[in-house]
Amino acid sequence: MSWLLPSIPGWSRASPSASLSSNDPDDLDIPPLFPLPNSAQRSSAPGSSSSQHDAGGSRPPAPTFNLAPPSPPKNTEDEEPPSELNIAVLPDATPLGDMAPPPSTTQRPDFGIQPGGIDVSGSASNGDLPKKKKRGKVPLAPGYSQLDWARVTTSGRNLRGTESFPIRVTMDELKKHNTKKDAWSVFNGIVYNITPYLPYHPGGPDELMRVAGRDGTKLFMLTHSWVNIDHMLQECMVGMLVKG
Ligand code: HEM
Repeated sequence: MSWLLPSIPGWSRASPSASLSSNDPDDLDIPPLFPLPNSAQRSSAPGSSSSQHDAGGSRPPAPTFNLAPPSPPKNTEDEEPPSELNIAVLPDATPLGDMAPPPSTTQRPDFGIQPGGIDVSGSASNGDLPKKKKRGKVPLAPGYSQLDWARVTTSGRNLRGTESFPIRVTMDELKKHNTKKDAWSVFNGIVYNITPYLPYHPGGPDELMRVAGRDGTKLFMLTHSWVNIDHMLQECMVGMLVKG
């Protein structure tokens, strides 16, 4: 690190407490000036002048921490009457004088995008949101709640319907299991016997039967990706889908 030292003006090992108020040009721990010496804030602050900051490369005076300059005294005679547009009128001399006023926020702009990111431009001229698709929950028969299903899965019953486990299932084999009494489906490459779960499915057995004998991953993910299928159908697992 010693090779760095010559490039740092005012290097010394002064104590931190001394540095807080020190004007010692050799003090390392002086915090950076805020505002920076060449900032607009500093140059516009009252009493600022380049003569205060020695241009010869020596350290400027310690900051005073008087960040906000006092407001200039109000001269009510020179004041412009309030604008009828109810927007701030900037004096010509300010750097923002040519900028257009911001759009009014009293009326909501109609960009066609509604909360939730649904694009209704062209579809709903009256600003109404499109009707949300009705949830497809079906009333289940008594004794077929999710709690009842949890009981079934922990009862020790063979819910797989196969003698060995796990087995390798080809697509041709999978296709054969497409009836309510014998329904297999694939989710994320794993084959499940979905027959035992049919009467417990909150979306109804018919919805579930749509994936019988085929890969149901896409439909499942589109319907309720948050459902933990691995856990729910753990005991119904038959095996893996294989090519062939
Ligand atoms: C075997 C795999 C599946 C399991 C374990 C399963 C499980 C569930 C569960 C736990 C719910 C209740 C979700 C909730 O209330 O948030 C549900 C609802 C539903 N499921 Fe499934 N499901 C499966 C496959 C499918 C498939 C393939 C479809 C086909 C479209 C489907 C359609 C539905 C529908 C329409 C609902 C009602 C959605 C709602 O309440 O908004 N499910 N399913």
